[in-house]
Amino acid sequence: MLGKPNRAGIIAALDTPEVARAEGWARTVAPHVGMVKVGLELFCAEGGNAVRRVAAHRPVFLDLKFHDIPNTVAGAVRSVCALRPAMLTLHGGGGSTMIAAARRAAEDALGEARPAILAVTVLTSFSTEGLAETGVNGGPAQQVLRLARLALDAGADGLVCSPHEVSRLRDAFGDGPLLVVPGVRPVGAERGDQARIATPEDTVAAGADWLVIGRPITAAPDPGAAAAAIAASLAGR
Ligand SMILES: O=C(O)c1cc(=O)[nH]c(=O)n1[C@@H]1O[C@H](COP(=O)(O)O)[C@@H](O)[C@H]1O
Repeated sequence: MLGKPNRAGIIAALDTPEVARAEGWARTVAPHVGMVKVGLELFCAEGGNAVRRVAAHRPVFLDLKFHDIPNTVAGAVRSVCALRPAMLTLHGGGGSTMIAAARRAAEDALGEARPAILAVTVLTSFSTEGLAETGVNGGPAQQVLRLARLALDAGADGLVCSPHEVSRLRDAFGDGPLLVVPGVRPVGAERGDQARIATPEDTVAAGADWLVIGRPITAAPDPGAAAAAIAASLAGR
């Protein structure tokens, strides 16, 4: 399994249905990022082919956010292990039995070469009000901590959370868990549909291992230059 990075790194989210475009982005940003992310948009359009193509440039974070009964998620994990992703996601809300089944499936498939299993806590697009609409009261921070404990106890290697919860998770769980953090916006970048955001510098200062950054890179006129500028802003941190 991929270890923790020595310094916080960038993961470029390749959100497009076109594999040629995704591969072009991967090639351009590769000198400035540690990983590339294949998510639902690209995987639903291109499947494993997309993973194989972009993996030629950087290790792949396969973000399909599994959330189903334990047997089905275990089967999905076995299937995607054939693609050798460095990390994969499932929803913490799927519960401890599901998470433990995913971890076992990854170990059975690849042993020590297995992907890191990351539990998504509360999506970064949720505000307190949006979360309450789903029946979860008390705000994102409380729910993130609850799901984090459940997921780590069940065998997850790390968590996906917003920049707002990073320092609280470090206080609660120490340096061990991988913290992978989307909702990152350089000063002046469009927020888009993200609710809980912070700058790359503040997110790293809070204790993130990986920053997941999509549109601030891929919607820029020059994605390579945008990735380079973010990487430069983090140099020495
Ligand atoms: O699991 C994720 O990566 C994820 C979790 C989450 O809570 N919020 C979130 O934005 N993401 C992903 O992170 C990326 C963020 O993209 P941008 O908002 O364009 O920077 C997208 O690919 C999302 O699917």
